[in-house]
Amino acid sequence: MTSAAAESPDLSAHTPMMAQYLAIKAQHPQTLVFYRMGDFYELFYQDAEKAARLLDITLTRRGQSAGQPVTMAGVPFHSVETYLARLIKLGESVAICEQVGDVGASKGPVERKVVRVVTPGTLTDTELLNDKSEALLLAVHQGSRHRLGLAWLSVTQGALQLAECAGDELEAWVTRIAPSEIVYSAEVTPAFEQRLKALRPVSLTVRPAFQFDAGLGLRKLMEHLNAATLAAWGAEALAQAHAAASALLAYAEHTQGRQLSHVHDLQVQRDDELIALPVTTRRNLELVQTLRGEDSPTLFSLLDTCMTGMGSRALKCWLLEPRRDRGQATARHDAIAQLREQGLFERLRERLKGTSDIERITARIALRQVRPRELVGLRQSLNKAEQLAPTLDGLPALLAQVAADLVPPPGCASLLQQALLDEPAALVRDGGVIAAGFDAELDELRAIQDNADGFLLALEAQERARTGIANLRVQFNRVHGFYIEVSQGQLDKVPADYRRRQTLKNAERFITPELKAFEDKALSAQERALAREKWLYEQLLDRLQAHVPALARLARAIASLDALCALAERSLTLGWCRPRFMKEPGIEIERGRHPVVEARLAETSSGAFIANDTRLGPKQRMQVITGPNMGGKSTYMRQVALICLLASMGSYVPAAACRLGPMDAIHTRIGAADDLANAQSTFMLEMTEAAQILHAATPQSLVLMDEIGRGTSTFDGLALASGIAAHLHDRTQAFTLFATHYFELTEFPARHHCAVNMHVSAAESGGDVVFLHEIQPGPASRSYGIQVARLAGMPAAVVRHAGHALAALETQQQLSREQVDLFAPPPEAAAPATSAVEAALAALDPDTMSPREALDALYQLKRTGSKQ
Ligand SMILES: Nc1ncnc2c1ncn2[C@@H]1O[C@H](COP(=O)(O)OP(=O)(O)OP(=O)(O)O)[C@@H](O)[C@H]1O
Repeated sequence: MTSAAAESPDLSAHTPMMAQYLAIKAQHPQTLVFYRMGDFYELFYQDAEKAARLLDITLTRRGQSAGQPVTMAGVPFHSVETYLARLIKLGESVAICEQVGDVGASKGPVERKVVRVVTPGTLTDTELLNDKSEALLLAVHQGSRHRLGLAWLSVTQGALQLAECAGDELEAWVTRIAPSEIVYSAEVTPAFEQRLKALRPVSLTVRPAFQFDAGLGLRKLMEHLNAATLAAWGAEALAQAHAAASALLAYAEHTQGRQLSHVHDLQVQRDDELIALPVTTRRNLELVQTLRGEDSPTLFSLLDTCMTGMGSRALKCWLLEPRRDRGQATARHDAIAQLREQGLFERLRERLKGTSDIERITARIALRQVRPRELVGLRQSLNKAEQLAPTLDGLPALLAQVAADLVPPPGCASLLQQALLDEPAALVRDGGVIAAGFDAELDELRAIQDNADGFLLALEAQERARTGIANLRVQFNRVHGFYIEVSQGQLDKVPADYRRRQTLKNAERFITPELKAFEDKALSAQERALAREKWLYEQLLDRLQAHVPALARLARAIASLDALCALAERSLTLGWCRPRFMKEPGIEIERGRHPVVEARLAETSSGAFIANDTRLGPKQRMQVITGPNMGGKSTYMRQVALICLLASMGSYVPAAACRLGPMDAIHTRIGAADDLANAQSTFMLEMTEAAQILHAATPQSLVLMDEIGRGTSTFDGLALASGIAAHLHDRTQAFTLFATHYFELTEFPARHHCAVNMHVSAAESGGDVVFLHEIQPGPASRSYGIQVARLAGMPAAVVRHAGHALAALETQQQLSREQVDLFAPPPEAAAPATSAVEAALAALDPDTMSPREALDALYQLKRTGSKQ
């Protein structure tokens, strides 16, 4: 609070309006309060200063309250969405405070109330949301015995997720969930809070500790699921997660200003159910973002040809959360196979075109925030959905399930059809939303307005006939309302029931009881019609609530169908094949390609992508890959990982054939830029990531190691690389692709029977290197570094110099070559010698000693110790 407010906590010193504002602000201390005044939302004091800075809007000082000028800044209400979007992007939250009372209904300022709080994790406004990604809210509870409870949801989806994990897994879970906002208790330990703060750029919100209540959480969950136990969801014994859920729901309800009646779905996530894709893997494989932080070109941008936002969001979720159990992926492969038959997916996609975001509209119905035009979109989409289902008739498994859920809730479309105009106004407030024929009273009120002209003409004719005044006129103006005008010369004919309203120079204006009655009706008709429309709209929302669960189910079915159709389309357009899963461990790929590099080559007409085979199994778990820079090592390794991931999410894959065994994680260590923000050097980061992989990988993991050790001196790097390779081969036994520039490592397979040498081929032509991009057995013969440098435009003098230096180095190395056994196991660490005191101590048996003997022994020990 500013000095003005802080110095005068007594609100009575303030103007009534500022007192009202300060009382509201006190309830939202951490949130910017947008206080509605006419056509503006105003911010005051510190909020105004902050908003002026963040939004670059003008800060002014107006009037005085409690003896101090009031600092304020405002944004016009009609463009509030733009400002909200900017603030939310900056991680701010905004409490929207509207006028809820009638102007002039009471003395003092109009009654105002915070109707909702817009926060990064609880967005529901279509304008503020990216239609291809969810805004997720996560609550974290620091429980006992180093356990954490997690609960998260997307308010626009209404599906709650719970998990519990060990304290040190926080970062991994947060990365996977990728929330926009995290809620945590005011009573977490300072160290824990520091860890949360390090999870930038997620927005953090502190909530009172009492809201993290396991008992309350359990009750709330059971209420939402309408169940007496959570056993069916496998969620009954997750007390820490229940505590997180309690705070999550309380906060989400607080922001929406109402209960989340649409949250009916619960899922418990266990990290041993998913194939782990650590943050480094997501980044290195450019799954949803390029290394530069852009949305395209990525694997997701290549895959996502969905027709709806719902489909895109589902597809992204499939991509980032592949399951270890192959059942779901196999069902998707079956569905894609069926959709590819006779172009079924094309017909379906044609029908999906233009479908509204039923998922988000449904959430907005439940939260009573839905706008008339969204409901019209919903009605049209329900009609479309009805046409989708018959196309899927008779198909087994996953598609049959989708078809069963594609049924729109009975009566919903017709209710919307009857209730709403085809092209309603944007806001109910403006009227022009409810269709004719839906409500007799509204029709009558509208008829009064529409028929006013006819009525006036009829009245005019009637009065002319009655009075015999031929030029009598019935008219209306804003100031005087309705009147009958008679010119001066005709005044003697005016009947007795005419009452004078106004005298003009040449005429008199009158009103009659009949006209007065009409005037009252007509003037209030418009106001009453508006009020009636608002009321009818609320009634409509009430009636729609019953359809929310069925609509949510329908939305999920459309999302799945859309995502499956996109995968079918991609598989045909890009020439992908159906992968097969096998029980035995292994990765077998025939003519595999990197989908994104291949697409880029096609786009830029830079030649064809060279397909390569991969064969890893229990007897051949590691490939040591050498070859020139630019040869295609990184591309090859990434393509293997991408193919495994695509298969596991349920997609076809860019290969001629593919067979995959069980898989629990994809780990990658690929050169990245310095993480300056976290003050980690390139080498430190490299070693940290490598260490994490060595700890986490198992025989069912795929590990990509690209040029490990290059961040330090040659000897250090080589020594570390050989140690890491040996660990992965002997202990971890993960499927490993190990690309390196250290030629010494090509000797590794000779001593490690599950490793093989592979190299990317290149040929020399007239002193230049030509990359063939083919992966072939055996080690590379040379590295062509200097030729690559020449291709890169290095000055000729430098290239000459380097060539000369290289020749000298090679000669020297041959002369002094002394065989170093890089892979010999290190000698056992020498056992520390026992000291004389320790030896004497070991000889004592306290149980058999008298107190006197014990004291003597103690003195003896002291003497021995002091001699050492
Ligand atoms: N199989 C392929 N077919 C066609 N072009 C390829 C293939 N593999 C790689 N390329 C092309 O070669 C370029 C370099 O590939 P990549 O980055 O994988 O090389 P690298 O061996 O890892 O190089 P460095 O060791 O310098 O990191 C790619 O950007 C791509 O354009």
